[in-house]
Amino acid sequence: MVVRAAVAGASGYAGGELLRLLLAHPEVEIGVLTGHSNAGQRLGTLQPHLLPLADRVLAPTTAEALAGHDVVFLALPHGQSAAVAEQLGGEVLVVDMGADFRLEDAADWEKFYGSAHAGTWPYGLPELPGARAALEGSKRIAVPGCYPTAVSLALFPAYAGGLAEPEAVITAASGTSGAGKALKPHLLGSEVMGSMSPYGVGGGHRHTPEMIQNLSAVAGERVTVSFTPTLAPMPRGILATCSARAKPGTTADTVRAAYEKAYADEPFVHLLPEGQWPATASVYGSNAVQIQVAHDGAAGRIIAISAIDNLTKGTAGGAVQSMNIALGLDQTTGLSTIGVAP
Ligand SMILES: NC(=O)C1=CN([C@@H]2O[C@H](COP(=O)(O)OP(=O)(O)OC[C@H]3O[C@@H](n4cnc5c(N)ncnc54)[C@H](OP(=O)(O)O)[C@@H]3O)[C@@H](O)[C@H]2O)C=CC1
Ligand SMILES: CC(=O)N[C@@H](CCC(=O)OP(=O)(O)O)C(=O)O
Repeated sequence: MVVRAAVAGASGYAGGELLRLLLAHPEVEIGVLTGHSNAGQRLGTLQPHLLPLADRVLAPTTAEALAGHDVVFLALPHGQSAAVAEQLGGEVLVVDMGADFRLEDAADWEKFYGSAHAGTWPYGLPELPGARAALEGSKRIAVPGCYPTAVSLALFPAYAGGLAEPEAVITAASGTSGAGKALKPHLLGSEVMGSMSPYGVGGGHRHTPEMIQNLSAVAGERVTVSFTPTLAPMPRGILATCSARAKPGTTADTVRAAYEKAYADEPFVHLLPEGQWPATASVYGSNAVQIQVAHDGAAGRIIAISAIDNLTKGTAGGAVQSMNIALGLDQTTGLSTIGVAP
């Protein structure tokens, strides 16, 4: 199979990571690459690590430029995907790495993103119950946000196993690439290096409704989520520490069994041996997810911790995995679970 893929937003962090993965994908031929303010530039000046594509010149992001491909990836800021996607034909597989089509509830979208809701596409987190079947053969995919990926994978087995009360408390630390490439004063090296700081505290982060959507669907009841993100002085990685009150009768053994059942056949999710804890360094540049879970009997809580690379499993790797499923390829094609150390 030769899959011709175009990438809109090739100058950004998510687009760059996607191209790194697509270069190693045996079935993909890389077609048109587009940018916005950088249209007309050589990719080599913007993504110098992508040597084989250095002489490619970015086209402007228009439906005309993106036409004629089997797959179009949209790695654009929130709210920019819908207008492009609606001009692409129904026969083209469109994979949106932005947020435009992730949420089912239009009111949630309007509250957190402040614009009209564009719609809902099959959700690109294949490990969630029911998600893989919806992706098979689909021509539209909404790639999850990076925090919801880490949090949903850490917690859904506790809800699938009926072990957790419908209230989750989450803190997650993210590397700075999660905020994209555009210049932001709070992301200057001198502000970030040697410091950790929270943001979006008190229910204000736009990924909160996405986490609620995912966990509530598994739990079969509305799960409340108190989410506190923090910025960590590292380029990549998310470490999510998630906890929920345990239902009566829950034990360390029932918790372990629920997680072993959920992840027995998932090639990207490593439920670590007991006593070993997830670390962002272990999944750097890989599509792997590390998970560990504990039952804190004294506090009556389940604690689940996950580590992902926000740019790989948290966006570009998740996009390729879901594309593979949609096209009928093995989900692991072109993706690695091998990290970079030290
Ligand atoms: N970074 C991450 O960890 C994750 C990112 N994502 C999502 O991926 C998408 C891209 O994010 P990221 O790569 O981090 O962001 P960047 O800021 O690094 O890149 C944004 C890209 O979009 C282009 N762009 C900017 N403004 C417009 C516009 N008005 N119309 C069309 N294109 C535009 C830019 O082009 P140019 O540079 O030429 O102006 C650039 O290619 C976002 O929706 C983000 O939510 C999802 C999960 C994780
Ligand atoms: C560190 C940092 O700023 N992270 C980003 C999350 C990026 C991401 O995955 O989200 P979207 O795809 O929804 O943009 C943030 O908190 O806004």
